[in-house]
Amino acid sequence: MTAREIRRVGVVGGGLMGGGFAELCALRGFDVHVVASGPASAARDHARLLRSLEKSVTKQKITAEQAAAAEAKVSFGADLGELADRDLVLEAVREDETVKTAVFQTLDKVVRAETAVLASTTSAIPLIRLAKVTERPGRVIGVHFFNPVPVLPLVEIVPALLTDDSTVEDSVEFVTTGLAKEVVRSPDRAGFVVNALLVPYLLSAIRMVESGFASAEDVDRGMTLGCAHPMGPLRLMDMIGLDVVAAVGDALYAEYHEPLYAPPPLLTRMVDGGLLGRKTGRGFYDYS
Ligand SMILES: CCCCCCCC(=O)CC(=O)SCCNC(=O)CCNC(=O)[C@H](O)C(C)(C)COP(=O)(O)OP(=O)(O)OC[C@H]1O[C@@H](n2cnc3c(N)ncnc32)[C@H](O)[C@@H]1OP(=O)(O)O
Ligand SMILES: NC(=O)C1=CN([C@@H]2O[C@H](COP(=O)(O)OP(=O)(O)OC[C@H]3O[C@@H](n4cnc5c(N)ncnc54)[C@H](O)[C@@H]3O)[C@@H](O)[C@H]2O)C=CC1
Repeated sequence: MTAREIRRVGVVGGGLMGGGFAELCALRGFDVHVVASGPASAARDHARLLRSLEKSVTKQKITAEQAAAAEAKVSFGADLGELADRDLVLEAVREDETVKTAVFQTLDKVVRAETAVLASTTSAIPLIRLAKVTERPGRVIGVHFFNPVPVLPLVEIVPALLTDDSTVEDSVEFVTTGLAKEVVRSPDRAGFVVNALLVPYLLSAIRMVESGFASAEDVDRGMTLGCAHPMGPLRLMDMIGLDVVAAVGDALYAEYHEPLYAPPPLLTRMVDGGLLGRKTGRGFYDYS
């Protein structure tokens, strides 16, 4: 069986991941519609996409014509009903199971084609729980991108227990041929392959800072200069968003009961205090 063609793509949530995905799809020539949580968010997401395309033109990564063509491919709205004609929808709202299941229930009602792929870029929520709130669990799958989406080449493909083989095939074809990314397949276990390894490392870095063992700067210098990582763990978490880091740590701890996955108190307090990293201007570092 050959993969079904995906031409019209939908995105729910135009934040860090959804926005990056929309930009990538548009640059690769797909028709993209992004649904935000409200009109004000949609306007912000649209403005961010334009800034990002402009930056790519200034850096001579793309031409002004390519940026204009990509811009013309993307539209923004605030109603999930606008995704009715999509061949694939990527859910990229915040890492909260209640919010995500509500989105999947609505997508199941509004996305017309029974053959459309309903995908989530969740980092750690079991895909089976999102699949089970729909009437078409066979078409639900995890398509987990890495941040920044336009830059990092990996996508984890995560079929749930009830995902059809054709859904896996369609998703792999879209990601590899359509978006020119590399795929790693993972079972539906919290953290998949990469985060199951990354989370203990990142949370251990917080514990080092929390206990006074080393400063954030020294931990980051150690890993960039000593291990050639592109950025240290504290700066990376500021980029990911500390709310996402805490939610993913919680999900892994709930699944495995392994203390290395448990969010340290400093992380929880920072999230309580709105110190979420780059997106709020302050995390382990100050961005104001
Ligand atoms: C408990 C933990 C739980 C975690 C759970 C949530 C997380 C997940 O589920 C999965 C994840 O995504 S984990 C995070 C994975 N990401 C990384 O590890 C990023 C590591 N850092 C980097 O790759 C570079 O520092 C980076 C590319 C960011 C920046 O590179 P540089 O420092 O060299 O800076 P630039 O020279 O400005 O950029 C290099 C090239 O990348 C382009 N770029 C950067 N940011 C971009 C963005 N946001 N969108 C589009 N393009 C972007 C930049 O333009 C440049 O390209 P060239 O000009 O062609 O070189
Ligand atoms: N931040 C990261 O580095 C990575 C995050 N992820 C996953 O991607 C997902 C999104 O994360 P981020 O982009 O970081 O979050 P974010 O907070 O940057 O973006 C979430 C967006 O969804 C919007 N939103 C919330 N509820 C909505 C609704 N009901 N309808 C429409 N839009 C809604 C918010 O307004 C926001 O713009 C999460 O599941 C996260 O685990 C996956 C890989 C990396």
